[in-house]
Amino acid sequence: MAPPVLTKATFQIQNGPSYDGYSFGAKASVAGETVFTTSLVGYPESMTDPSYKGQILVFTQPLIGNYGVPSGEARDEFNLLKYFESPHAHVVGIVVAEYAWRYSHWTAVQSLAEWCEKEGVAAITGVDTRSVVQYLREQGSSLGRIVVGDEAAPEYVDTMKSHLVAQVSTREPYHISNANATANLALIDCGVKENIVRCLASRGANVTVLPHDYKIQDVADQFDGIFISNGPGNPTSCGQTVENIKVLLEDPKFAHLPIFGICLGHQLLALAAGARSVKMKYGNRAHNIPALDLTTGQCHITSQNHGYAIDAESLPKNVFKPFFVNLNDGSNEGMIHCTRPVFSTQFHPEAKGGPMDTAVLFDKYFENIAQYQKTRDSSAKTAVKFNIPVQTMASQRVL
Ligand SMILES: NC(=O)CC[C@H](N)C(=O)O
Repeated sequence: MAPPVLTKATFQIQNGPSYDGYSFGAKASVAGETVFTTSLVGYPESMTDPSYKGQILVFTQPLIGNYGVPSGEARDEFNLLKYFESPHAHVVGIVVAEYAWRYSHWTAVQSLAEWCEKEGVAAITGVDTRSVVQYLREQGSSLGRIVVGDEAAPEYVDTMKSHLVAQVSTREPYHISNANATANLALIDCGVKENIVRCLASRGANVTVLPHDYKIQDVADQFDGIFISNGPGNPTSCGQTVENIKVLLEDPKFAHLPIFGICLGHQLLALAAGARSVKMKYGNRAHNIPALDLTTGQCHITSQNHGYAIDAESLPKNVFKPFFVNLNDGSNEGMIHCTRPVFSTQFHPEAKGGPMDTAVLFDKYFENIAQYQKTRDSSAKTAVKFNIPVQTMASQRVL
């Protein structure tokens, strides 16, 4: 274990302050939307979460790196990545107050600096991240860049204008099998986190992961439930997915089909129902955000990572009602259909790394699935055909 070779670097915010520090990752200059997370742990999970595609992530936890980085190869019994949320880092850069190069953890196989270098992630240490966050909270999300050494500064780039989901969604359908499966689910992959697939597979599902724009309405009747995943960018750039979901919500033949959406999945479901999304001032990225369940009056602590939100006022009355509300800022945290087994959350019930308070929502989804299976023609239940050419191994996932 050796300290990284430090090169001078600068972190700059467009039309805002500039901070001098030292690069400890890839010796590459990068630009992207700058966002901050107040999570205390989980930097490998956050950095490999496809929802962070193209962003520069500022950590408010002052010491980052002290438990190293686990293996990106290790897989569980479903052939899903054990420690990462996808095979590669999706942030383009990270900003930390103090990089802790001495690391220790039983899962660690490399230092954060080594991993950032391999993954091409720019990393800067020595930045007063408290002042960065004060600036972002006042000015709102801003474009930023990390300039390493004497390299030419890259242009600022507003990644939210790109169709980021198309960059992270699987190109081909693939299949995660559970030998003891009791349900077959289709997952619309907008940039899914591995732990979401694990939460579904471990509760007894075979999961067929489909590209974001796959015509789900053509195959939905082959499945016991539909799941819509998290993902990066502006939900309004996912026009085709929204159109497809609209068919699921409107066609009476899908009236009993269970649907569950998380984060971007929630936003797309809401857009398909005719609601409106808004860009938040600086978003919610943390592991300790209180969300009130409006159906029970219970408050849960939730994990979140989003820059957009659904305007609860725009939810079509008598179709969807708000399910959860954020107790910090009053923003919408989910919705539930008035007559169908359809619900979604803005927060992450799969929450890796934690908290697990709302994992019970996966059980609720599986209750809906069991109910649906009872009402379905039993031949349809047992003779699921998967008329879709699917790869059988999760290792097909390359993004
Ligand atoms: N984690 C997510 O799915 C994020 C959703 C969306 N990209 C947002 O920023 O709001």
